[in-house]
Amino acid sequence: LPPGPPGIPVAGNVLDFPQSHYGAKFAELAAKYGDLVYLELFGQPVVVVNSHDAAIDLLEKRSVNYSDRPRSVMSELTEYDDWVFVLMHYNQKWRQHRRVVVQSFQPGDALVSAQPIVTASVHDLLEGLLRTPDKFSEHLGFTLTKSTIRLVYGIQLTDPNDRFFDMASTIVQIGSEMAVPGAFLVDVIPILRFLPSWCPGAKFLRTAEAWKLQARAYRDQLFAAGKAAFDRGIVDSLIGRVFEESDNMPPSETNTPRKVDEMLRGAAAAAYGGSADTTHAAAHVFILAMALHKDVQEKAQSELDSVVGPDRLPTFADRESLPYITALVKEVLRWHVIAPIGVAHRSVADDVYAGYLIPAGTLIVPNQWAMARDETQYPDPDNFRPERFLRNGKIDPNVRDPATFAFGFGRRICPGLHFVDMALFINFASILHVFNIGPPEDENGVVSPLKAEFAETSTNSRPEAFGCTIRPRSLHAAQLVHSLAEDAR
Ligand code: HEM
Repeated sequence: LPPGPPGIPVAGNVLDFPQSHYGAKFAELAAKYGDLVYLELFGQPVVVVNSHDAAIDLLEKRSVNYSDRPRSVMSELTEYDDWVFVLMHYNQKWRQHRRVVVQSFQPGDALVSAQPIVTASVHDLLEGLLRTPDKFSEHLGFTLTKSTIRLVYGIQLTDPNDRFFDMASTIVQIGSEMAVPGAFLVDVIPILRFLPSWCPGAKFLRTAEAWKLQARAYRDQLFAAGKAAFDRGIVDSLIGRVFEESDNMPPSETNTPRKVDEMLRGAAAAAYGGSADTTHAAAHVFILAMALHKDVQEKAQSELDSVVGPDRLPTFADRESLPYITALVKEVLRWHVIAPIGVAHRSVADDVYAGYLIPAGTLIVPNQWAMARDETQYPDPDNFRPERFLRNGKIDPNVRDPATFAFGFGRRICPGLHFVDMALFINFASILHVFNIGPPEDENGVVSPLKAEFAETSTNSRPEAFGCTIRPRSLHAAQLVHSLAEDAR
């Protein structure tokens, strides 16, 4: 077995398993034991993979063996394992769900047709930031959700109080609470699931039932609204594409309207849920980094000024000419990885790697936090420096792209990664073209110090709530946003 701390009888390495800041704490174990660290939790083998090379070797090159997900009794009780394909086992059902999401989020026609939708919501964001800059977090959340719900369901969100707005976050929140290691004893001692629900100690059964009903209701309401949008003629959505495709296919056992509905209900909710908190967190990382690094902001703005000029906003057509903004997107994803320990994979058969046995059924935890801090790739890794990705004014292909680890690995890699790249690009470019972002100020204009602090769970990490100033760069820039908003009305 790979080396690791010795552990205690029965419970194994429960005391070595971090309760927070998983990436950093696993990196400390890696400094002592090496790239692969072996832990056991009540007999469950876990291998933490701390280097990019080992993650690629196992999760990509040997993906046939490493693409399953761990079993979780809580996700069975809430039925998440049945419709949230992030948690599904590696099987035919997972393949079907994943295929429809990939189809709508891969580079090509689907994402090209998404460009005007994403651009329009960014213009609304700019107007929101002009009106109430202190509500930047709400504006960012609304803008990103508005794009995804339109792309997935064809639903047009107009109001942050819309009941659909928070549904994705709630579905994700339930998933994250279930995923906290050790939060539910039933995941360690599965037989507890057979306790009667009134029994003391069986609160988890009542919690699971409530979560199941709530998540299922949201999933179904979103799907019904998406179907209604399709019936009104919105076909360029994820569900619209699948309905059209299945209408054009000969009837078969897997293509009955009931089966298509059943699959789409889950796949669409998984895509909407997968994008909600992650993209919002990445946008916060960007605002925080800009408030802390005026020099980076000025370099980005000088690129925007020379390529885009003062009389229009950036578009996707500018992308090739904006390498610094592209580097900025990469640095945001690297400087603070949103999923520090990714999502665990599970091996299906015994394997030998680098001379070590990795037993069948091992949980493989990729330490993406450590990969982002690999000093051979990213010298001075705590520093926010987009220049690290540039050489002679172009993106340097020799520097590892953070997209090769920040979105996971192999057959399970995040299907939203290309969408994230395009959405972050246009958001960052547009915000910096119009606004200056700075540290917070009190009512007398005195600058308060701003620190980069992050809240981390086992599934994601984001900046702690922070304040900042967001002001238009010029009257002309503000007028540009107002006139676009007028045109849109
Ligand atoms: C900054 C934004 C995002 C980050 C950092 C992120 C990160 C991740 C990671 C680390 C995984 C696990 C991959 C693995 O198991 O190795 C994942 C899976 C997934 N992501 Fe994302 N994601 C983001 C945005 C999105 C978006 C926009 C979508 C919408 C399509 C999405 C949908 C999913 C789904 C459905 C899965 C499950 C894939 C599977 O199990 O086959 N994510 N994501």
